[in-house]
Amino acid sequence: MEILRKNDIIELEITDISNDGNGVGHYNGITIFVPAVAVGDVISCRIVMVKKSFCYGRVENLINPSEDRIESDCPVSKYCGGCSFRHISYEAECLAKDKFIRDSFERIGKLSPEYLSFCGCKDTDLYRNKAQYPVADDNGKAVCGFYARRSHRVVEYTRCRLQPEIFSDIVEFIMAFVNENHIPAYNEVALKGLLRHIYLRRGAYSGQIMVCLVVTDFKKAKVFGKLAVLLTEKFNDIKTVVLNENSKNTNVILGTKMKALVGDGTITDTMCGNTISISPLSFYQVNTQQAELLYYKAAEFAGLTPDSTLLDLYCGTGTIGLSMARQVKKLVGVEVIQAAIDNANVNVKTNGITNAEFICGDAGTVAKVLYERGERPDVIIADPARKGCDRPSLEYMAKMSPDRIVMISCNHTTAARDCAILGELGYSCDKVMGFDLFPRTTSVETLILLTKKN
Ligand SMILES: C[S@@+](CC[C@H](N)C(=O)[O-])C[C@H]1O[C@@H](n2cnc3c(N)ncnc32)[C@H](O)[C@@H]1O
Repeated sequence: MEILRKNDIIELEITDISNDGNGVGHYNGITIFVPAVAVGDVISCRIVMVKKSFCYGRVENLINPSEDRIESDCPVSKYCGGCSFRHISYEAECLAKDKFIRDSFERIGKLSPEYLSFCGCKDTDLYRNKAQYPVADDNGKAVCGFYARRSHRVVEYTRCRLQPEIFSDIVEFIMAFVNENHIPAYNEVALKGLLRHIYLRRGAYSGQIMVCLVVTDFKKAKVFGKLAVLLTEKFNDIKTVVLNENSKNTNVILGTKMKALVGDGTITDTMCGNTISISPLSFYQVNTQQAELLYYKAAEFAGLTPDSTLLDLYCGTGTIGLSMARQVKKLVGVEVIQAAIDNANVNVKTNGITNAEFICGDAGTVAKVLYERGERPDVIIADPARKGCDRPSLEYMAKMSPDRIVMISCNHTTAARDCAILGELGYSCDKVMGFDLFPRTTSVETLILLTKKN
């Protein structure tokens, strides 16, 4: 077998796209991953990194472009780590994402469910209700934008096509204030400076905006009181301005301490007809309209009746359970973040729902408590974070013996693993459907129906 070396140039046909958005080609039995290519491209490829069983390459020359290719409509998509799919048609992107999901269920889960048609998104731009902009020091000037691909170098650019245009105006206003007042940006190498991130949220229906400034030290952040007032004077839709303190040397954006400068630290939005209160620390799907389609389909999978009891594990602010509460006898939600549970308890009252209980705690630990107190839900919804469910959660879900488990996951690889474990615990993986909540990026949501085996 011919061995490839760094800087070798080879002709390569791209035959697939991997989960992380890289194109895949094969050369004499060696797999080669290449960024920013399309299935069907024939390229002249420079080998840039040689690993034991695969290589990384980059396009030296496009010999024969794929029919999936389109012209990127973003001036920074080549450098930004956000969009991996601006150079291919949205149809090709949906096909790739659907294949990611099927591959995970077949290869990792060894499962053969029925695959329902992939649900693409009507709007592929301006769909996000949330943005987090890193702030950095650039030779004494505070700059704000996005991290360059696979790095923590901040590129100054705020006009992201995925986010509402008003976000750029707000960020530019904040950065002008920061530089006029010589507020030091955080330097993550020297571990110095004050302002780390600007984090914005906007209710897709309500239009209400939350501004959250992540700082290293509340005590040094008094100047932001003046900024908060100026922001609300300039932008009518800003309902709350909050500080978040994060003094740790970490990639995690938010710390745990919050301080409201304007408003009560929350905004409200509508999700599936319910009014939802949202705090900075609470999870809330970034693409509201597409999340609604996902949750409505989840309700269909759940097959609820007026006698059903429903357990919503990893419930966040309660959005999913509350969207189904009126169809069931009883709803129990479980979530580990107290701020999200506080929101859920407000949401229950605001929406006049009287049959719901929300519990703050780890899903597995609370599932065990619920099992021991004799709870036997008819349906369990599980919508875990990227790492999926842990073993105790899956075991106690199965022990409670629901007729149906509806899983929602933003990580099809851990979802496939968890469905395989649930298979060992007596559940068959019947239906799988992909939902694109994140056009132009590699992320995708998966909805799964598992039913109790006879
Ligand atoms: C993908 S979000 C889903 C939230 C909610 N279902 C929604 O759609 O808005 C996952 C949620 O799981 C919560 N979470 C993470 N680890 C947890 C754990 N061990 N136990 C309970 N909840 C957890 C997170 O805080 C987050 O709110």
